[in-house]
Amino acid sequence: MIRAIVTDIEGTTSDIRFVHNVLFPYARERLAAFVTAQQYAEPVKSILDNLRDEISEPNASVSTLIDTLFTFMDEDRKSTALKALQGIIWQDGYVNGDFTGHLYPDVLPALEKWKSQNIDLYVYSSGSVAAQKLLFGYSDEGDITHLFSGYFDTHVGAKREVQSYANIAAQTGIAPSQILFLSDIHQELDAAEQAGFRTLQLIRGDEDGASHHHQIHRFDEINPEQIPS
Ligand SMILES: CSCCC(=O)C(=O)COP(=O)(O)O
Ligand SMILES: [Mg+2]
Repeated sequence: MIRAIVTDIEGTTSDIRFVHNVLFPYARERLAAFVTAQQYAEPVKSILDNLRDEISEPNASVSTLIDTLFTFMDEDRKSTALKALQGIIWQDGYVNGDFTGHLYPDVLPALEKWKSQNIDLYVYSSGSVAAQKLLFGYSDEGDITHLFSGYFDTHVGAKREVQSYANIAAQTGIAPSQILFLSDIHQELDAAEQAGFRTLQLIRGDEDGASHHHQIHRFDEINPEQIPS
């Protein structure tokens, strides 16, 4: 029996093009000025210290850190510090109505149906928890954050590491075998599966021939009572 569903965002609930063509450029254009202006104020001051820890350069200047952040953006590095800064910068874009969080049309009806079936819903993304709440709080379909029981980001670990899913299961108090993880990336699903989760792969774009996970194209193909093994 599935008691909880944990969903990825990019490529799963939301179009990868929204993240890469709207969110990432918005943050990139503002990041240097934002970090320079906010470097002595919290939370940016602590985030920059966390970035110094990430790169093992305790004395790195702000200029070096900004260069590092641009390299990380070029590499799409899932750095916890970069993700925290992006999430703060995106807030203005959502609040000012520059964009809304993309949701595939099949997502909201399915989430509402599963919630009505007493299945707890969680999010796990490399984007910060604050960024996740913004995307679902200012989504194409309005504020849908009431549907989620919790949010997880890289503070529980990276998405391709088995321990991250063990941490999520421990924090929800639900056995891994009763949690279904939805993602478009088979390496993330591999890690979840090794932690004992059930898995389904969303194929929103290109096929993935290297995956052994059951593949679907839309959330309305998912019946939590009949998850293929
Ligand atoms: C919270 S929306 C932005 C997502 C993001 O920053 C990202 O890097 C995508 O990560 P995901 O784990 O959702 O593939
Ligand atoms: Mg994804």
